Formats: sequence, structure tokens, C-alpha cells
Amino acid sequence: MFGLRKIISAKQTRLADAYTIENEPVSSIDLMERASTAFVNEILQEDLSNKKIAVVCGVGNNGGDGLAVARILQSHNIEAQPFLIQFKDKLSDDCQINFNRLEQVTVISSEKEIPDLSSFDLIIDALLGTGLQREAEGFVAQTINAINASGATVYAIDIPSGLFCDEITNASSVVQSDLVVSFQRPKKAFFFPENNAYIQQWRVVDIGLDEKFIQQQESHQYVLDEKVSLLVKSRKRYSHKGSYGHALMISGAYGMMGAAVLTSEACLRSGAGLVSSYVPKCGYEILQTSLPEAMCLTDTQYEHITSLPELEKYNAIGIGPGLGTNPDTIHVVSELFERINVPVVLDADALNILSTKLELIAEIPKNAILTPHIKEFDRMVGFSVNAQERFQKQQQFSKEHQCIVVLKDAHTSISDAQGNLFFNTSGNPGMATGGSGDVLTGIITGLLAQSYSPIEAALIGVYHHGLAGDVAAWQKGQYSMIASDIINNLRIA
Ligand SMILES: NC(=O)C1=CN([C@@H]2O[C@H](COP(=O)(O)OP(=O)(O)OC[C@H]3O[C@@H](n4cnc5c(N)ncnc54)[C@H](OP(=O)(O)O)[C@@H]3O)[C@@H](O)[C@H]2O)[C@@H](O)CC1
Ligand SMILES: [K+]
Repeated sequence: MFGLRKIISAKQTRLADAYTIENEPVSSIDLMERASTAFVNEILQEDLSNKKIAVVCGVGNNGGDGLAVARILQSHNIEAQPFLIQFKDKLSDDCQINFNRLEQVTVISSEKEIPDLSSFDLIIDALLGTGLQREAEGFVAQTINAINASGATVYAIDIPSGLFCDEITNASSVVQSDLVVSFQRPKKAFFFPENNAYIQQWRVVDIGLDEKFIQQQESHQYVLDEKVSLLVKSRKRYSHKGSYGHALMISGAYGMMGAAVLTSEACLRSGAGLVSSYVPKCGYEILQTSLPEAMCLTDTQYEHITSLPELEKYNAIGIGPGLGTNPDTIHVVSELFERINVPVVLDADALNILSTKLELIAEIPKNAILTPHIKEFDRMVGFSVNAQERFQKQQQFSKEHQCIVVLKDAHTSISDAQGNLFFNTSGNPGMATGGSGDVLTGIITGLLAQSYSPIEAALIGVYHHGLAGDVAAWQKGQYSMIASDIINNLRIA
């Protein structure tokens, strides 16, 4: 969908593996060599020459990768000591071949022999991969615990050992990795916030699995990454401000006018031809002074919004940032639902109003974009025990109400009315700062005004918002960046 990559299950990965072996064709041992070489090339971006490295391998193909990685690192004159944790008598065929290709492997065949790993700088975790069948216990769990207790940096091959690929892991013995280098696709598990302790950072390397086959697999989950830029249309040479739509931002209350300024400015920066900002009277001078490029309309009331302006001339509307939930403002949302006939973004207090008047949820305009963070979402649909349940509810909500939900988190997820779920890969913790969400609302509304479809606007907006945040973090650092830095680094292209 939109040229974005599908996220597939462990089972589908095995099918893609077998399909590639048969149809490329390539032998499975050569595919393992390719994967191991790609892993080594990725980690060699860092200078490892003075590091003492342990490669902790299991008996399956993940272990086979680990043994090959140790050999390839040694061929680069890097000290990498392989350990085979023999928790089963028989090694997989390719693991056995790679075992035979190494001159020296320390074989550990019982719990008692597990070495103290604290003298190593770096541990490469190749104990278990996507073949995990059950929670790690006994010998395997003890080895995982030894890796975690070592104090060394840990890089995991494909997935941290002990972590389930497609569902929430409740086990206590899971490798806590600093980096995962995953083959071909990120795993579903990488997008569960619950797995944060096991995955500080992940990257994906291409190992040449058949892409066409992967994209044909039944999956409704996608990776939202730089490929979304393909959806961005170039601006026409002969065009004028009227060509790029007129957006209306409804936002602000006394003491919250910054939200109105940020959301309106972000809307302009996303390329909307014209932006009008509807604010309470107290916001008139603030808005006109800080954002001369926007037009300003005011409510009759001074401190908060109590009514709506005429809506006919706008191509898209964004409502919610800094709006407040004053009793006189609440009815504005239901009135908007009755009168609106253009795409709309509902954010912040517009969502809080929805959660105090749940009967309004049934009236959400078709194709509306809702941008809750987790707490706002839970207030609307009820508490979820974990991310997996919340993602299901998110997909269900989108289908039932024919709308798009942008659930804001470290990996923001975007659900559409067809049941698809897109996981964003841009952004950083520095973006957890006041006003960041207001900026996103402005960006998405601005894209809607330019006639992008709601799902396109949500995908382009979320990815570029994160990207601008990454540039801001690079400039100012995650601690010091603020929401206006995100706007200043926005570059949709
Ligand atoms: N996909 C690709 O394209 C490519 C994949 N590649 C690599 O292959 C990896 C997948 O390999 P894999 O399927 O051999 O599984 P893996 O994770 O090594 O473990 C299986 C072994 O562990 C055992 N076992 C399971 N759970 C257990 C537990 N809790 N406690 C104890 N034992 C447990 C299980 O035993 P069983 O359940 O059968 O008793 C079996 O013996 C993948 O992650 C990637 O690194 C690349 O080489 C090339 C291309
Ligand atoms: K692993």
C-alpha cells in the first residue's frame, strides 16, 4: 500500500526464506552467509578493532548466523570469541556447517558451564531468533540472564533472544539489547512499547529475500518510512496560493494561545496556500503579531471559543489545540460535526470533549483524522492491558467509525477504515515536549487543505513531523529542542 513495506510474521518470514531459496535460487547456507555478512557490515560502521567480543550462539539458524558472524569478524582481524550454547543435541544443518567452518568454538553444554561474560565489551546475541517456540527456561534462560548481567553492550542478531516476534512477551528472561540488526523487515515486536527494555535501537538490513513475495503476504501492517515521500506531489510552476487550499484552524483559549500559534504556523509550513485561525478575542493581537502570514478571525467571547465561524470557504479544518473544555466550548464540537463537509483533524481538547460526551463518537465525520496520544485514546475507548490490545482497538475504532486514528507514541501508529495499520519510524523522545502535537495537527490539516486524501495526509504528516523532530534533536539535542524547532525544520519533500 502506497509503496510502503509490509510487516510480516515469523511464519511468513520462513515462507519468504523458502521461496527465495527455491526461486532466486540460492542455497540456504549462502543465504545465511549473506545475512551474516549484512549484519557484520552494519555493525562495522563502528570501530570494533579494540573491542573484546563474545558471540553467544544457539543451536538453530540464529545460532548459525552467530557462528558465521564470528568467522567473518575474525576475517576482519577482530577478536570475536564464539560460544555454542548447546541446549539441544542436534544443531540445525546450517548451524552445523558454520560450526564446522570455525577453528575454535567454546561449547557450553550445561548451566554449570555458563561463563562469566563480564570481561567482554560487546556481546553478540545469537541464541534464539524467530524460531522461538515458547518462553525461555532453564539453561537457555540462565544464559540470557548471564548476558543481561554482563554489563557489556549487546547487539542482537535479528531479534533479542527470548522475545516473541508477533505477540507480547510476558517472560522474564529476554535479552536486553542495545541494538538489533534485523533481517529484511522489522518484527512486529519492535513496535510494542512494552519491549522498550529489550530494544534500545533497531535497524534493518536487506538480505535479498523476495520482495514481491513478501508484499503478497496477507498482512495489514506496514512500515512508515522515507518511502512515503513518493506520495508528495511537486508544486506546479504556474500556481498561486489558491491552488494549495485554505485551511481553518480552530484553537486556543486564554493562557493557551501558544497552541493556536504553533498549530497555525505548522499548517502554513506544510504548504497550505492560506491559513485562517479562529481564536477567542484574547488571541487576536497574539496571533496577528506572531504569525502575520495567517488570517485571524475571533469568537465573540474573550477567553474561550463559544461558536463557529462560517465554514463554507475552507478546504480543511483542524480543531482542538489549546481549545480548553469550558462548558461553553463543548457544544462547538457537536456543532462542527453537524455543519462540516470538508476533511477535519480532531486533536487534544476536541478529543477530550469527545471522551466526556461519548455519544458524540457515533457522529464523527467519515474520514476524519483523530490524533490522540495513548491517554486520550484510552479515555475514548477504554483501558487496554497492553499495546497489542490497544492496536486491535485502534483498528476496530477506525473500521467502525470510518475514520483515521493517529495514535501518538514513540512509534506512532496510524489506522485507516480498511483495517490497515502503519507504524512510523521517524522521531525521537525529544519530541515529548509541549506543543509537539499541535504542530502535527497543523501539518496534517495543511496537507488536507492541499487535497491530499486523509490517509495520505496522515502518513506524510506523521513521518515528516518525526523527521523534522530528528533534525531539531540533531541541532539542539533531545533535552533542549522545543516544538517550534520542529516547525523550523519541517521540510516536506
Ligand atoms: N528468515 C530468513 O530468511 C533467514 C533467517 N535466518 C536466521 O534464522 C533464524 C531463525 O532460525 P530457526 O528457525 O532455526 O530458529 P532459532 O530462533 O534459531 O531457534 C530454533 C531452535 O531453538 C529451539 N527453541 C525454540 N524456542 C526455544 C526455547 N524457548 N527454549 C529452548 N529452545 C528453543 C528450537 O527447538 P524446538 O522448538 O524445535 O524444540 C530450535 O532448535 C532467524 O532469526 C535468523 O537469525 C538467516 O540465517 C537467514 C535467512
Ligand atoms: K538473537
